[in-house]
Amino acid sequence: MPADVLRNARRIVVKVGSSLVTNEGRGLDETAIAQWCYQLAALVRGDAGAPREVVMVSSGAVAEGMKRLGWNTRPQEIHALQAAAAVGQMGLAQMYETKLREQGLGSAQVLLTHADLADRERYLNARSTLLTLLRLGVVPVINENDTVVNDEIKFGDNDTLGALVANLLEADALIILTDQKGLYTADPRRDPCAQLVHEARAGDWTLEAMAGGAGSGIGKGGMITKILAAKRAAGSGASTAIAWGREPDVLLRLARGQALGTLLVAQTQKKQARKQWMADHLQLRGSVIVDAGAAAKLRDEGKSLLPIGMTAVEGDFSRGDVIAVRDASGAEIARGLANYAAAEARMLCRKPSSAFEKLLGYAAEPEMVHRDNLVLAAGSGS
Ligand SMILES: Nc1ncnc2c1ncn2[C@@H]1O[C@H](COP(=O)(O)OP(=O)(O)O)[C@@H](O)[C@H]1O
Ligand SMILES: N[C@@H](CCC(=O)OP(=O)(O)O)C(=O)O
Repeated sequence: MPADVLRNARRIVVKVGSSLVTNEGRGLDETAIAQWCYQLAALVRGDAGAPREVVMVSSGAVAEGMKRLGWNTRPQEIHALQAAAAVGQMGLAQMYETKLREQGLGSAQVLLTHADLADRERYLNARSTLLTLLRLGVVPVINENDTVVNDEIKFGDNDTLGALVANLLEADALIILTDQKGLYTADPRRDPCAQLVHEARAGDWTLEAMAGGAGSGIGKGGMITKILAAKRAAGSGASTAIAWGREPDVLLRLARGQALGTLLVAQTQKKQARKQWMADHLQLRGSVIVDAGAAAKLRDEGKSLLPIGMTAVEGDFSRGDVIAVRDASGAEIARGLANYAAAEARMLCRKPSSAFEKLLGYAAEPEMVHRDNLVLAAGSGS
């Protein structure tokens, strides 16, 4: 069954590390990037089973920037690293844009910080934008926004970012491509007897003892960040594969269910994981009261909550906060993330989405709570 994890994955986040992207710091590896873009296009077209949605998380900005600035050694000064990232990111974006376009795919640059994803409003905005890009058939190419943060550039790694993106989009799988064949029982650069781990449970603490730091001097995280990323991705139900980025057709073969590299299998189902996440992380900030028709749509048909079915709004909440959805008697039907703040929600009660733009001065989501962000209360349906 583990092989099915990738074969059945419909939404896949692929992360590639700096050492691969920049050929160990020698400069953007055009052939390798072209190869991944070819495979991404094949995945989108459905050449490896059902069509997939793909998101690319690519490192390499600092390494490429250093090359372009003629620096041979990684500077200590944080602002110099940030400057290098800003220079290098131009090259990265340009290269992915060109190679994806050659495959007939549109691309979009998205720069994110961990703080963006911890802030509920920005979290929802990032999620809506990325989902819109996927609906448009455009491949988001994501990196850290190194200009505005410096903790990540110092310690950071894009493995964590890959996992956060997998959480954000509830991806089915995270594929981390690196310069080794997968996770070994010890760092293979140091221990020639190290054995490849083919499969394990994501979050298995014994894996952490196997991982050493980065081996290349170009990448930052090493294996430990990949193992922790797999654990984090499993929190929203995504399994992680760690594989060698230069393995021929690596993405296609993984997506066909071939055993390559290391598979770290998530133990929780996506739906269950989402419920847990909402229960653990978020406090209730308010409620909306809905009529019987809306209650039935939520309970029986698994639909989103539209403002037309809302009769009242209680409390003071912001976009991205968790609210309860209650029926006229006050019984809780569901909880979910509000797309609109309380003041706006009050204006939208009983209104069709065609009226939103006039009322608010802008047009956003037609739903008050999207069904993907909604968890039914126990005894209220599926
Ligand atoms: N147990 C392990 N198995 C495989 N690689 C390991 C292990 N422990 C440490 N490493 C090192 O991690 C490196 C990959 O991490 P890193 O250099 O950060 O790559 P990337 O840029 O792909 O994120 C490998 O080159 C290897 O030397
Ligand atoms: N965001 C930065 C640093 C990321 C980084 O070193 O990550 P990785 O190579 O994945 O361990 C960059 O693009 O250079």
